[in-house]
Amino acid sequence: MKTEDDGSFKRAPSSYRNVVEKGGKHEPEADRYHLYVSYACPWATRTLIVRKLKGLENIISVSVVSPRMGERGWPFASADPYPDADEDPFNQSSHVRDLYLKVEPNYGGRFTVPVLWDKKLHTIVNNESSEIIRMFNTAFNHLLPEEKVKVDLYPSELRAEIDAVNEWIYPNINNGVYRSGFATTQDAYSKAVHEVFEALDRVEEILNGKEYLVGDRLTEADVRLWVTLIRFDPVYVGHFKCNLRTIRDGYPLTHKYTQKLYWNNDAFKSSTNFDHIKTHYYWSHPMINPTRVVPAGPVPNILPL
Ligand SMILES: N[C@@H](CCC(=O)N[C@@H](CS)C(=O)NCC(=O)O)C(=O)O
Repeated sequence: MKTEDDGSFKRAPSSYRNVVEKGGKHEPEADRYHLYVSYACPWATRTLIVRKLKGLENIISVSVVSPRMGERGWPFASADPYPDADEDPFNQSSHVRDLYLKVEPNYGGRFTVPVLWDKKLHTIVNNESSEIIRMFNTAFNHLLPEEKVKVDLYPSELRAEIDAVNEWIYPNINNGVYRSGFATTQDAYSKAVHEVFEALDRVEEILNGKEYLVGDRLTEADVRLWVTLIRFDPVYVGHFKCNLRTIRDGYPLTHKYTQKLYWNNDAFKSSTNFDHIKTHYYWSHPMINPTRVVPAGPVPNILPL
């Protein structure tokens, strides 16, 4: 993890930006694509949630990496056995980096998850979660039952509003917590942490009298926000120093929204593994937590409704 000269953290853009589409290089077909994810990673969790919401479990297979991201990056279970972590069934990689280097031996970017892998062409289609979830939303519809085709997380009439919400939630909340946690100067931290909480205040206002962020239905804007909210009290409050308030004590409406999606919608609950989440963050950033000790609380990780 590198920071800028002023101590602030900037996330590098993703490298693979191809699409699954009819008539394209990557045709939408059953059992052709594989998703490499970490349960710890909020960006990867977006793709897991949308895969479930769209009923793509039998169409797109998944492997989960081990949560302890060390010097060689994300390991598979073959390199670092861990409960609920998998080996790589298609490439027998020991680490996620091996996938990238298999495709491009001189690859110079970051070895990130999620990775959408094409099993037929043996290559990476895309490693940008915001684009992967858009593909999952529509590209495989011809293979799905009517009730799953109808699940539309980016409906045309709400697109402008969804884009507008994503535009400030991404820098100030999703990536804002990282900007707070990875800052290496007081100024960079102060700026980032206040931006996180101002944006959370704004979310709390939006949820006043409303069930979802945009319109009156679940959209990708909710998926994108929620992956950060569910990690907030267990990890970001402590590890990333986002401790002006907790969600459970400081944001009653946002808290209820987080709980309801977790407890009432299995796509959210089954994509969440608090052990992987907590172990990953507290173990993988020794510059922030050199002892790698994982704290016990909060208990519980998410309160019952
Ligand atoms: N823009 C990417 C970001 C993915 C990302 O940063 N993933 C992190 C884990 S949360 C990662 O794999 N980091 C490994 C590294 O930077 O070496 C996306 O949204 O898909």
